Amino acid sequence: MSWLPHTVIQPYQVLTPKRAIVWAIGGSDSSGGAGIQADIQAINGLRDKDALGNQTVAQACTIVTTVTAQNSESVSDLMALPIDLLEQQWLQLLADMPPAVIKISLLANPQQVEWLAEQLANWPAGLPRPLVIYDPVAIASTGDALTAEPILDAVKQQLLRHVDVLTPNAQEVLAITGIALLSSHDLQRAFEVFRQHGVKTVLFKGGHTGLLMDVPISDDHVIDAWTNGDCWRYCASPQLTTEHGHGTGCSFASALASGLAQGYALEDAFAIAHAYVQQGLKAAVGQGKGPGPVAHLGWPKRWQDFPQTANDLAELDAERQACAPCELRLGLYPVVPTVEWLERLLKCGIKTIQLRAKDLPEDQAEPLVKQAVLLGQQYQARVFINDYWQLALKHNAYGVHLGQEDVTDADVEKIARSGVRLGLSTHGYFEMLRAAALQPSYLAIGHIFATTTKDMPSTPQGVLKLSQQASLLASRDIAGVEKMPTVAIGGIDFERAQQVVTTDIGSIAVVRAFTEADNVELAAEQWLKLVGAGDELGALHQSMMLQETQSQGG
Ligand SMILES: Cc1ncc(COP(=O)(O)OP(=O)(O)O)c(N)n1
Ligand SMILES: Cc1ncsc1CCOP(=O)(O)O
Ligand SMILES: [Mg+2]
Repeated sequence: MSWLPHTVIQPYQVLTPKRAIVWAIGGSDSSGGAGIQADIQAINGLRDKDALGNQTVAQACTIVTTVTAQNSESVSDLMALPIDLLEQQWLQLLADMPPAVIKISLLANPQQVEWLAEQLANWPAGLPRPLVIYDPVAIASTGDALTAEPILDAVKQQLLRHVDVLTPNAQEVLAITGIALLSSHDLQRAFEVFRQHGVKTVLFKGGHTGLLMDVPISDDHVIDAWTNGDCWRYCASPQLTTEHGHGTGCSFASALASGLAQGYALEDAFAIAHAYVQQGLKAAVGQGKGPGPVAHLGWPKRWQDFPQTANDLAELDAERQACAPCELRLGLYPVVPTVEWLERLLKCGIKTIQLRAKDLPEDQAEPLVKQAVLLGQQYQARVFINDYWQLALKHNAYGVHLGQEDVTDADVEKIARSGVRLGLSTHGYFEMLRAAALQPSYLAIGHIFATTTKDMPSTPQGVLKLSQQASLLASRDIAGVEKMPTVAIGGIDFERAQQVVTTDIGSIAVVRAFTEADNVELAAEQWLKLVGAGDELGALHQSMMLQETQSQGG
């Protein structure tokens, strides 16, 4: 039986656990650029620390299957290690350092494949089952065969059923399924074949894919694609022209393993691993006569190294108009259920606020939206309307806030054309990158801590992940795009807010901090002192609001 029997692995799931140990099972590359040597560098190197000292880090352990003699030009020899030595490595680690993730790469003969399949099938009942990633290394980038004997039959019949995430490139897809990846339809067909062998999810690496004929941007972009059979996730980046890419596949799968072991949701670990390889390829240099290795530069932090992410290939090509901008720092941002709350807090000097009156029929929502817009004009404040985007446009609200699911139904182009600002919710790296492509006015990052205000399908992100994403968004101007205002939301009380303000975040949104406050006016004063009211509203916007208020006799 494989990990998570009978369940579909969801892209937003955090799949792993308490300890961030990754076992890398594969071959030694004497040239140091690929194999176990690359695995260790990527797994251990993908680490980060925030201003408060919160750390994200993983530990690589290794089970060496094969020793290869290679340099940057060729593989001259290899030796498969005997099964009892593999077994000793396995038992030593199992006794002391059980893994969160097992990342498998080079297996040199059918005996090794069978042995490994048996270990996975008989995983000790008392230990949490690790997530299994298999990078089906078949052919070295130098073109020389890496296996001592053909292993494909054993892989198909015995190993694939234990695999949670398979990471093949196009050559490996062809070798295992017989399908050449020429269009997105072929990705789907190949997945079906893998699924028949028992693989749970597949992450197709686009590096060697070349053209998907029905996807125009695949002309000059690398597109990696993941699926669980129910849905797809894509990461796309401009194709790089470098001759140095030895170890790219190993490093990608190992960075993915490292991210998963550190508690990043699958789709987030996917985007981070993609960025890790992009930054490494940009810095790769040759040391020998042939192609040099991908560089290992630690946690990716530059906007330009991160992919455009999408849930649908059509999203990757879309031309988009940017939404109207709002100030970079939105400051304290209460999210309130009624117009009465809105007015009470505006009187306290709050300048960014949201009306979140959930699930009302349109005829009940409309008068509330109207009043909220008027109050915003009266108090010269940024009033966002949650959910009712059509009403927000009809009554010319300052802004509207939408969730991930809402974006599918809402007409984002129309919102952009209207000049009404748009805030979008996100719950991790992948969603944040996808939402940023829509060019909203701000991005909300949540939920940061556990909250009772709303049932959340995702896991609290914590301060470190918030800090990483806020800093990444703040790095956008270096990449030639405008900085994006950011908002942190979810479970933030006054004490936790002290941690949140140490990040690059421009605003803190809160519900219970006010709706459950003993003394609302005092709370507003203290919060405003800590977070501020945000940047001054743009002069043009202020005068427009004033004119409207005067013409309405306000
Ligand atoms: C500032 C801010 N961030 C996130 C949310 C959540 O919005 P959404 O995901 O649409 O969920 P609901 O609020 O509609 O339940 C928000 N409202 N404001
Ligand atoms: C609406 C919403 N979206 C993400 S978390 C959240 C609720 C935040 O409420 P609180 O500040 O009371 O935890
Ligand atoms: Mg909503």
